[in-house]
Amino acid sequence: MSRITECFNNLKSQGRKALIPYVTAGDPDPKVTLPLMHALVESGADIIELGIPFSDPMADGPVIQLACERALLHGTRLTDVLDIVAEFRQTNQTTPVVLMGYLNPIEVLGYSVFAEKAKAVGLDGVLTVDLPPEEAGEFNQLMKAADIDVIYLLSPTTEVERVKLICAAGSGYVYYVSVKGVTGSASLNVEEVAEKLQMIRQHTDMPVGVGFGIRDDASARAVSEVADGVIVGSVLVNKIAELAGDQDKIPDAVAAITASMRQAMDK
Ligand SMILES: O=P(O)(O)OC[C@@H](O)[C@@H](O)c1c[nH]c2ccccc12
Repeated sequence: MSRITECFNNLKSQGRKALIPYVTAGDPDPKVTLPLMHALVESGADIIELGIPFSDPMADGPVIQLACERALLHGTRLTDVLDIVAEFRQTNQTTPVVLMGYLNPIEVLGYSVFAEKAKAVGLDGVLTVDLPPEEAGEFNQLMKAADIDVIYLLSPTTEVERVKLICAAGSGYVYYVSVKGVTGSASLNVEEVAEKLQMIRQHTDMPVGVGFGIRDDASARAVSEVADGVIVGSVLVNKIAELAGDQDKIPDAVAAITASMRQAMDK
């Protein structure tokens, strides 16, 4: 069983939901990412989504665009991100790590080299925003052979037929994008999300994570009541930006936000 599936199963047996923070690897400096990942786990994160910095992140709003720019300024590349995962695994063998990003850097490295390295460092999942399942045959096969889950996005506009296709192609969990638009969007409507999740659950037994627009304890809690996982990105990345000139403070300050969300979700 994959580390991701095991994580969701464990949570389910405790009646709890997954808290899944997103941070961009290498933001604002590669040295910060590892301590930040550990601090997130200590604060109650169940899975870590680690962004691969990319020059043209078209699904991202300004907050994560700037995070990519900061990370790229230090030359953080996909192989560096994989090295960070390897380092994380030296002391943490239980928390799943999902790489999150765009296909280009993976294509440049080569699918099979990526699959091999990803397995070697102990990566658990990968989500590529711009690889639709229709075109993911070879990629999926290589990831499957490497025991790495391929996570797909569903959005408010995804039609039932595509929901079926996407759920059949993915593994680990599916990521429901709560609002139309880019990351860091305005607040989400939990009732609409709940309705959509009901439809999605008719087509899959996989856990469903919800992201986009979760920005405080109240929204984290509300989403945790209807979803299996709560994905939080821009509010954390915003805090990283604020403290870019005082990097030692980043892990604790970001973990304080997730700790508070965790408490709200577990109440
Ligand atoms: O930033 P938000 O609104 O909290 O949403 C999470 C999101 O940032 C994270 O999952 C993510 C970062 N980059 C992405 C690109 C596409 C989809 C999702 C993402």
